[in-house]
Amino acid sequence: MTDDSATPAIALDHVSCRFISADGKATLALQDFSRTVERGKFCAVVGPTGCGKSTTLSLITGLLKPTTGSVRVMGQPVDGIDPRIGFVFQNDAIFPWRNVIDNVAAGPLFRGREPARAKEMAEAWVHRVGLAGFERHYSHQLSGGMRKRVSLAQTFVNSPEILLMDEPFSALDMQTRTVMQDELLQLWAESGSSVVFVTHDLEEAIALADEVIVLTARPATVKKIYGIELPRPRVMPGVRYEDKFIAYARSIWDDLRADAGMG
Ligand SMILES: Nc1ncnc2c1ncn2[C@@H]1O[C@H](COP(=O)(O)OP(=O)(O)OP(=O)(O)O)[C@@H](O)[C@H]1O
Repeated sequence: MTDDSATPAIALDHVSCRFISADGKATLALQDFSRTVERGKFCAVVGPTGCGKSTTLSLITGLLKPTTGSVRVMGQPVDGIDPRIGFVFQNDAIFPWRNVIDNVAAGPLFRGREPARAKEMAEAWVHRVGLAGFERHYSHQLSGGMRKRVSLAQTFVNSPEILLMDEPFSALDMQTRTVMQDELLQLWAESGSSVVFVTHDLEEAIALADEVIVLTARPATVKKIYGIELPRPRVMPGVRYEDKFIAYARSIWDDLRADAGMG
């Protein structure tokens, strides 16, 4: 395995992905898709509904294999589930029969940590995400925002080098969502991980990312890439009122509108 820090965290090279349904119908989700994500970068992906955003994440995780082209993680071809990759999806992956600590400790245990050490790590992360006092609570006793905090602790406790997020905050109310975005930026800044963050919310994409990749309608190709030159640390929601932010939002919205046939 290469340790060359110049190697991109993720590299998709001329990737296409075709699905064949049970009735023999073919759907081309991605076509000639090429993009790299540099190490430590926060990359957001936006695009019309159904264009292939989640498919892109599945290719990086190894859940799907490209029909043509190659997908590499840290310079190596993707081959099955990679323990260096962490995920946060829209739906929480919290076991309802386990309390908060045991949910967070599950990852380190699975990775071979001693039970006492796994619990210690879980406790530290539960505190870190602001859930001190809720260690023995179960999923149904937590709010949506608290469950999302558990998801972040479950992910970051494993020190992922790559973090894939698929609309992680879309089910939250606006206020909780803003708080969670702030929280995520702080965790990411401390972790040094590379992030691919899929969202329908282009303002969320601009507020969080170093780079916003705008995809075309299906089959998805890269339509445009925006380097987001807003200083860090960024604080929500203030960053959204900056002139530069508004200019990015206007431009990306125009790109998306053209592809959604509204232009
Ligand atoms: N396993 C599958 N079998 C057949 N078709 C699939 C499969 N997975 C995805 N697709 C199709 O591929 C296309 C891209 O799906 P994908 O979920 O990647 O889009 P998306 O951009 O994430 O969508 P959304 O914005 O609605 O979340 C869609 O037309 C979808 O129906």
